[in-house]
Amino acid sequence: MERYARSSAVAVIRLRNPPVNALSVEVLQALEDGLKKAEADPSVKAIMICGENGKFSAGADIRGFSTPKRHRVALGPIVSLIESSEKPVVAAIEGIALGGGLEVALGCHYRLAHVKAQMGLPEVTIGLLPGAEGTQRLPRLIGVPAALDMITTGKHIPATEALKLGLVDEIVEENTIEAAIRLANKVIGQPLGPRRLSLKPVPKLPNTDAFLREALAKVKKQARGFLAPELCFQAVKAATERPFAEGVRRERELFQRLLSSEQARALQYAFFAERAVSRDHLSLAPSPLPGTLLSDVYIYTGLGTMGQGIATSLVKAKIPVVALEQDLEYLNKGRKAVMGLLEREAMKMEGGAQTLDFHNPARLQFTVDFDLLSDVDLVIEAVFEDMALKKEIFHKLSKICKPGALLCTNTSALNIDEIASATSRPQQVIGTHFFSPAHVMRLLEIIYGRHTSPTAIATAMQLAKALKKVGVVVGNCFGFVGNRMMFPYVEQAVFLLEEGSRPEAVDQALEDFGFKIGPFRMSDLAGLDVGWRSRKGQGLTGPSLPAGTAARQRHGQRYSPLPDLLCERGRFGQKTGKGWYQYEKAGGRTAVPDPWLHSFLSQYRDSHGIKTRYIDQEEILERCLFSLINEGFAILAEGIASAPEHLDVIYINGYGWPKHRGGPMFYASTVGLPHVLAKLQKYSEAHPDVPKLRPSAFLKKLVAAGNPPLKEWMSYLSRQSPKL
Ligand SMILES: CCCCCCCCCCCCC[C@H](O)CC(=O)SCCNC(=O)CCNC(=O)[C@H](O)C(C)(C)COP(=O)(O)OP(=O)(O)OC[C@H]1O[C@@H](n2cnc3c(N)ncnc32)[C@H](O)[C@@H]1OP(=O)(O)O
Ligand SMILES: NC(=O)c1ccc[n+]([C@@H]2O[C@H](COP(=O)([O-])OP(=O)(O)OC[C@H]3O[C@@H](n4cnc5c(N)ncnc54)[C@H](O)[C@@H]3O)[C@@H](O)[C@H]2O)c1
Repeated sequence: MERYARSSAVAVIRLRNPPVNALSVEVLQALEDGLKKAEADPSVKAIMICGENGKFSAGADIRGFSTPKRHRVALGPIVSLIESSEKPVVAAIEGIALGGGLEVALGCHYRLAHVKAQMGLPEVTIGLLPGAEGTQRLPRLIGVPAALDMITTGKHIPATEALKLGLVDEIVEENTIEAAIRLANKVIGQPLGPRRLSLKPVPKLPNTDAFLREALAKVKKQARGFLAPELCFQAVKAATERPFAEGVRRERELFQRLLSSEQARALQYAFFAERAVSRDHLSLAPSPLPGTLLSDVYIYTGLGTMGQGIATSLVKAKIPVVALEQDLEYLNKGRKAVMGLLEREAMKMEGGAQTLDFHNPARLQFTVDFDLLSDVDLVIEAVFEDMALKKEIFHKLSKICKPGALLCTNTSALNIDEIASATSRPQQVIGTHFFSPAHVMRLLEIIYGRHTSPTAIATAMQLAKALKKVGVVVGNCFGFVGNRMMFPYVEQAVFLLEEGSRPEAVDQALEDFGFKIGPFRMSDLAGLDVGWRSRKGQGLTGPSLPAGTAARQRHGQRYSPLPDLLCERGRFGQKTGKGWYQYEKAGGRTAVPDPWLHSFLSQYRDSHGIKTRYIDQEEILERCLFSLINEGFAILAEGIASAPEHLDVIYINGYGWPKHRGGPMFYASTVGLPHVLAKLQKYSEAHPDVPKLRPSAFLKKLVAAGNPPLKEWMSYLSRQSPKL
């Protein structure tokens, strides 16, 4: 506790725990001590709580949830202590007030926020619920619908919205602390009863039951096996049904259930994994970084599906863009699409189109003139996935671009070294693999080649940060990390169809597991022709396939021609209205099981002498997921990625892996490596011609070492890439 000024009647309690003033056991103890001291001091007439360094608090220290001493201090009773104070307590909210931080503010009698502050109860995103009486106070303050929305989604809201909701009493543009002191002085002596949220009734709705029924249905639909949102709902519901103290008891019960859940552990692991992955590689940055990423001009080539999203993403980050296409027809098509995307993005933002200023040619220009690239600092190439074309473009870029310019390729699988070989500056060539839609998806897979410099890697990481994406640095191999792990997963999905399953059964199993979309619906969405072109390029199908090649064998391994057969029949997925499913029309979105496909599969099995069998959900999950995980172990052993956390961050942010399962490698650690190994051995014996089911040597080594925790896996490998 300190005084604002020597003779001030306002005691100041400052939450201090850099960088985000997380509420550790020590901070909580200090808060309690400060409150008691202020309460006991007759010269103190009011109290102001604020945070150090312009941040109120990011809430409870998440690391504390997994430490044994966690039960010694509780935040709820401290919030109650604040509220029951006989002296007015004012929260001065700067920067952030999240989770337990906001709950502390809810205990205060008055809340004043800086206009740029953000508030929220994001506990649900780490598998928890607000456990310091927030689920009981917030509905009393802002009503059930708004409270339910904040608590079940975990979204952060800006101060302006908080003011509209009644979450804060006042917002200020200048010095928040001084304004809070003024407010504290003003309210000295005023009655506190009406300011104590625990004493207020929950505002009534015209039809609470119907509202809650609908809200629960919505929460359940979105949660897909994720427990926290539903328990958040139950806690808020308790506020509508019970007196405050009983509601708090219910909140505590539900909080404890979540605290000990595997899902909370997975989400908290994912929270720290994401931050560690970004930190690792940013530390490679030389000081100062080359270029000032936000003010220099960036350009990219190709305004197709990916280029459109990449351009949108750059403009949104206020990075000037020059967009190049091969001819005017493509350029005009691309321009129209980008403008449409930007209009839509601007509508979601405060300030709209003016904020993005994308009609300004200094921010975004379109051209077919390659020479305009001579002065740019960074190029992102996103032309067709064709090695000859990429090499031709990189050769040209190498000649035209200024010496320091970084040359990035958005290839999804091709060899970075081969692309770099077409330039005179391979140290400045790097893969920046965006995910579709590029202005939405958070992942940026950053692939370094043999000659890529640490500066280039650090700059690409900086770019990811500027675009508010998660950059993950990986080594160069076919498909890199994400797609390479995806190949065996998709391969198993198709093999399962050959053996007797249906697309809808496979998709259902994986969607029930928590994937946003199953492999067949995904394939229909992305277009079956994309993979077909790639397989033709690899000589696996099409005219370059040697005559007499067995239909279901390539290079001595099992191969399924099913996707090729669909493409030969013009079934490219949503774009043609038919693929693994049928759609209402070409470009339709609603996948409906297709009787034609079912009978096609039967005929296919008959013609290849395959006996149809029933395949249960367990087998679908094990074969798809464990083959993907197995590839992950091979990737780690080869030094393509530096830790299992990197693979998990890639899968959560780029492939729709359910975050509450922590990513594929974390998931493997939770089911146990011996179990994964035993299943792979079983399936590999049943399918000896499928190499991707053969357990990786690294997995076997870890099992032999006694199934060590994920954090220790990498210590069982001797070789690590010098660049990771
Ligand atoms: C209370 C004592 C502990 C044990 C007692 C258990 C008994 C039960 C008590 C029940 C009480 C329940 C209280 C409450 O309801 C529960 C909670 O409050 S849970 C926490 C809720 N808060 C969040 O989820 C916020 C998470 N953080 C963020 O969203 C972001 O970090 C940010 C705050 C918006 C800042 O974003 P950025 O500026 O981008 O910065 P970084 O994300 O890179 O973060 C910087 C740095 O800070 C670390 N960090 C951030 N938040 C926390 C946190 N809440 N606890 C611990 N550490 C945090 C982050 O990891 C970074 O560090 P690095 O990983 O890089 O070392
Ligand atoms: N589509 C995806 O989901 C996805 C995801 C990640 C990565 N990628 C990769 O991104 C790249 C682009 O894929 P896409 O799906 O956007 O392709 P696309 O076919 O939609 O677009 C490619 C664009 O490149 C343009 N182009 C071709 N030659 C050019 C040249 N010489 N100069 C300038 N522009 C030229 C074409 O006109 C076209 O607009 C590929 O390497 C692909 O593998 C695609």
